[in-house]
Amino acid sequence: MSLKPPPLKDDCFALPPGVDWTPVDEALAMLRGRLRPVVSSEEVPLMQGAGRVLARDVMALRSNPPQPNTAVDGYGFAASALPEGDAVLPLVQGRAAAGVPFDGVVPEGYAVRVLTGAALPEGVDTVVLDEDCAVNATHVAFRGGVKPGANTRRAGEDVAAGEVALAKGRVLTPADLALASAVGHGALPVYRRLRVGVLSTGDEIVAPGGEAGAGQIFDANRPMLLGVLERMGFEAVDLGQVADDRAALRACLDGAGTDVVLTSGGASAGDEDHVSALLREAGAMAEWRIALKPGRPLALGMWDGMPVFGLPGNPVAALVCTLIFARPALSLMAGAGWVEPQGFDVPAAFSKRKKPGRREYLRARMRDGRAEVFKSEGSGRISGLSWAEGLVEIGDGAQEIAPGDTVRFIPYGSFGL
Ligand SMILES: Nc1nc2c(c(=O)[nH]1)N[C@H]1C(S)=C(S)[C@@H](COP(=O)(O)OP(=O)(O)OC[C@H]3O[C@@H](n4cnc5c(N)ncnc54)[C@H](O)[C@@H]3O)O[C@H]1N2
Ligand code: MOO
Repeated sequence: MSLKPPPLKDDCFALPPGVDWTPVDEALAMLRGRLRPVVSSEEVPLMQGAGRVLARDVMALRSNPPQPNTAVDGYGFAASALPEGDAVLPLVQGRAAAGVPFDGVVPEGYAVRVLTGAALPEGVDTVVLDEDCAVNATHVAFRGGVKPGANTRRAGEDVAAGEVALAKGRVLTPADLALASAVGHGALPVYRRLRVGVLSTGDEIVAPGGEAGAGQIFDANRPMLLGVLERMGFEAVDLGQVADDRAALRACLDGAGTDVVLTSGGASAGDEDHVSALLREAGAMAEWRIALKPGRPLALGMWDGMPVFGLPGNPVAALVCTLIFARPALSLMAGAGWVEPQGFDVPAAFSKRKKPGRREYLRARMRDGRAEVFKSEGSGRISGLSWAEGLVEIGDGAQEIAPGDTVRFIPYGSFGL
């Protein structure tokens, strides 16, 4: 028998005969269509709401501002009683300060001392700035031309009572907490945080800081993925590591107690790729070969109703798959809906020629208004992930990029990092 070798391609992205690669957008659409929110809701004190997902629309219980008030320190009066040209108005006794309103009515033709944030006293609809005034014990004088309503804020001009201030599904930012408090809330309805387990697989993996023998490597993926999930607002659960052993892997998934698990390593179809083999056994939702670099093998399965993302072991591929696939999926499961990262079209500071048929993500950062990319595309070069401040996305078609050409830069921040 003669064993005939196939032609040498030395390109692990070359399409094996008869194998269809799933384009990134198609894989994303499938994922989006198959997952559902899985979290119940609860109420948290507003002060602890940052990063949580709103479980209901939040209505304004009160307007912001709640009453008409002055935006500056100065003097208030009724614009209708101003003379033509320069004004010299008699002052009433007393003043209006934030939280300490003026007690009384300001008669037409009079002015009253007002401080920033004070409710406008009855009879006042316009304020002139301190800096524009000359004042003595009894009068205030200022030039003509002050516009009616100047330097005042209308009640509800920001948000009116009864309006939706924050919509269900929103991931609460610090600014959202300011708004929710301003419109009268002290507690907020949020979803329970999605519990996401992180598991590293492989005989060669040693826990950070452990004893590594020859041929062993320290676990880079687990600390990275746990950190990524925390930053994204999920409850990250450290499931540790398991060797390339199907029974151990099975036991770990059985005992995970999480809503979803991210594993890394063993995702492709090699002799020791137990994650994909086990998920296949369990009736994998899909075992994908994605037209993506880096991050081609992605095993997706349901383990007793719990989605498992079998990420590739190479750390760069593991992170790219997490940002591109796991993040929108987890966001949907967490009640925040499907999310797409905001990218920016910027000039390239690099050259690159790319083959058609796959999407590529390059480790990148912005310098002097241009996107520069890491010196190597090696999928195990962790230092490049650390060097980078985002990714450059290069579309599925063939491309020849020269310095100055427009490319799409997605900062890590756009992925919630
Ligand atoms: N003959 C082929 N070999 C490979 C192909 C291919 O098409 N043909 N694809 C390559 C690509 S692309 C990737 S990505 C990897 C995917 O492999 P697995 O997901 O099965 O992962 P492993 O083989 O277990 O590990 C790959 C690599 O990553 C290291 N690793 C794993 N876990 C960690 C961790 N927690 N921290 C740091 N590094 C980790 C592992 O030691 C390997 O070096 O397959 C290629 N091979
Ligand atoms: O794409 Mo592998 O997924 O290069 O590291």
